[in-house]
Amino acid sequence: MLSSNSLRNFSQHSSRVFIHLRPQKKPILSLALSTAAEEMDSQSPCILVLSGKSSAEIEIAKSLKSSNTLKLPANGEVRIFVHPEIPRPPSEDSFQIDLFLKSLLTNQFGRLFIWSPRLPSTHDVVSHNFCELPIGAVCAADVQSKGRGRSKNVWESPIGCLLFSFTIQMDDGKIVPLLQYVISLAITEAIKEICDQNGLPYLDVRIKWPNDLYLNGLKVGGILCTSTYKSKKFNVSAGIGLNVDNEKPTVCLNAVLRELSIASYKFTREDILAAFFNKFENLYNLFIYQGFQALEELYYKTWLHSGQRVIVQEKNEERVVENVVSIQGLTPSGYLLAVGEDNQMCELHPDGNSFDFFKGLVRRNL
Ligand SMILES: O=C(O)CCCC[C@@H]1SC[C@@H]2NC(=O)N[C@@H]21
Repeated sequence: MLSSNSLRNFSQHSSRVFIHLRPQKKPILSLALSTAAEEMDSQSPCILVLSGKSSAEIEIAKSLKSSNTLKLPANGEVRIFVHPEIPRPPSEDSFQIDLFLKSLLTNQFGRLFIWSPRLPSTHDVVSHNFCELPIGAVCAADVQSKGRGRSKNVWESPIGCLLFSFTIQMDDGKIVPLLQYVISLAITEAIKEICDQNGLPYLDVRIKWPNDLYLNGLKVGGILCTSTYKSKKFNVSAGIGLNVDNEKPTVCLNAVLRELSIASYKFTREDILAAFFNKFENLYNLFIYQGFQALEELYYKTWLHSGQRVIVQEKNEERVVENVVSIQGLTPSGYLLAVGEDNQMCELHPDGNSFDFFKGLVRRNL
């Protein structure tokens, strides 16, 4: 599924048959960015502040600074600092690196940390510098001016959103497409854990297959995974956008929490990012050593689709035939497993034409 040396979005597939679901509300974050912002970015250098959990990662940060190897696409100008050096006083909205590093308890993921007050895309930093960075390195930004969504959509990335990308390396290409499900689950589990630890009511953040996060029927986040194949390894850049604290235009975690609880607690990006990596490292190890089956039960509890009935329209020359199928789970390759009214099992693939994956699915009988 992944071609050699080409950067591919996990979720692009070809088209034939259509499925209609009830209409989905519009995703909140994928809106056009202003060209003024892009122009501003092309003139000012991009600031990257490097830091590390332990002295080993701090040494890597220093050597990345002295070798000046980190690059942006189109040779955008970069200025590198090593934390706690700072280019200018941080604003009160700035990501607090020390809070994040203090709560991070991992052995590998998140330990080399790159923060920027504003950059085009964290995904670009990670994917363009993949081979220079240790596995598990993360880049987070307060604001992105050219955030990337899946299928070449732009991803609006204002202040208040958690915006980050990190590196993963995998040997087995067959399971690479399942990685985005492990990441989705690590986000929802991290939010649950923070609720638990702070005596808060649960926020019902759910996974909309394949890689959206929904809260109260609205998109609150999304996951983008791209990969290249090099020296027999799959180099995966995983990017996550999650609306933590920006009420515009629709939904964010803190607004929903305020409706549910009188407590003054607010989710912070630093806590969520650390909790994410703490969860992800455990789930990822289970996934690698025991397979996705070890996570399936939890995944099906968290996604929106068990038993969901969808209408498949198959175009047979002149006629359009409609069939209802009911979603049962995932197939081993990560597509939707469904059963028809005739008890025929089938696999549903997105057709790659529609922003809403459920609006175009190809059916393949099993
Ligand atoms: O289209 C989607 O639903 C996935 C969007 C992923 C957006 C995140 S924000 C952080 C990272 N950097 C990017 O440019 N994109 C991802």
